Amino acid sequence: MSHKRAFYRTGDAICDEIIGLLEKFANESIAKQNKFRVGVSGGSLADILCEGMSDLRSDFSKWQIFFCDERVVSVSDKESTWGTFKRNMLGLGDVVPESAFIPVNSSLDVNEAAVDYERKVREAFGLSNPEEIPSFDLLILGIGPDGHTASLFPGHPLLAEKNKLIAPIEDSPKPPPKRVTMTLPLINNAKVCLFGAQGGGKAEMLKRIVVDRDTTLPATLVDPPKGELIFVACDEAASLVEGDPFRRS
Ligand SMILES: O=C1O[C@H](COP(=O)(O)O)[C@@H](O)[C@H](O)[C@H]1O
Repeated sequence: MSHKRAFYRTGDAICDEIIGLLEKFANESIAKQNKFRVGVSGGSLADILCEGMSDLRSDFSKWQIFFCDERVVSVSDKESTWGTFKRNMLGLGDVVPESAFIPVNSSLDVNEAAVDYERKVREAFGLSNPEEIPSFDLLILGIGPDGHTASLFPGHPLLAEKNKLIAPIEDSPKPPPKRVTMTLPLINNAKVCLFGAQGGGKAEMLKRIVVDRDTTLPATLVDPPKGELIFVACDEAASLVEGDPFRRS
């Protein structure tokens, strides 16, 4: 279990809280180490980030934005997470420069795309020792209807991956089937893992993750031993969670 865990309930929407925390962690990292390395997710979280990031105040020249997972499809495909950010955020007042993003090269075969992305991650952290695992300042993660997070799915052999930081997956149960994803060793070495849950559709899974601690669910396996674990949930998503599930009695 991670030492620092927090659960925030936010009323109707999670966007303001997620953006507030993103701004806080970014500006703290920049003050401390003059850079901020964050991983973002697709699906509902990508839409929330695109909506809120223009309100965020930070020195984006110090940001490096990676992808916790990506669907290996053309950038113009609506399933592409990088494509979603490009279409919905870049150009809107040029708040975040395109150069801040480090996208997966989806023109490569899925196996090559994973190797290439792992190289980019290692390069960004200046790690020459292949044994060393980078420590992201923040990973923003979603919760799928089956408890998946990034592209780590229940019962999938990738949950046992120990060596790769970024892995290919060719049989994702949720389409599209070909994806690349951060693995648990990389995710769990982050300084902060922040889950966002918006809407009643997340209620049952959120309870199984934060109350039952159901370890068949990939999202429950995210618990950085040296980092912080934070859940931000709207009232509907948190409707099956009583009080603060992390309060020490
Ligand atoms: O396929 C994916 O699903 C999860 C959850 O998405 P959501 O729309 O149900 O919030 C997402 O976090 C992941 O990045 C994505 O590739």
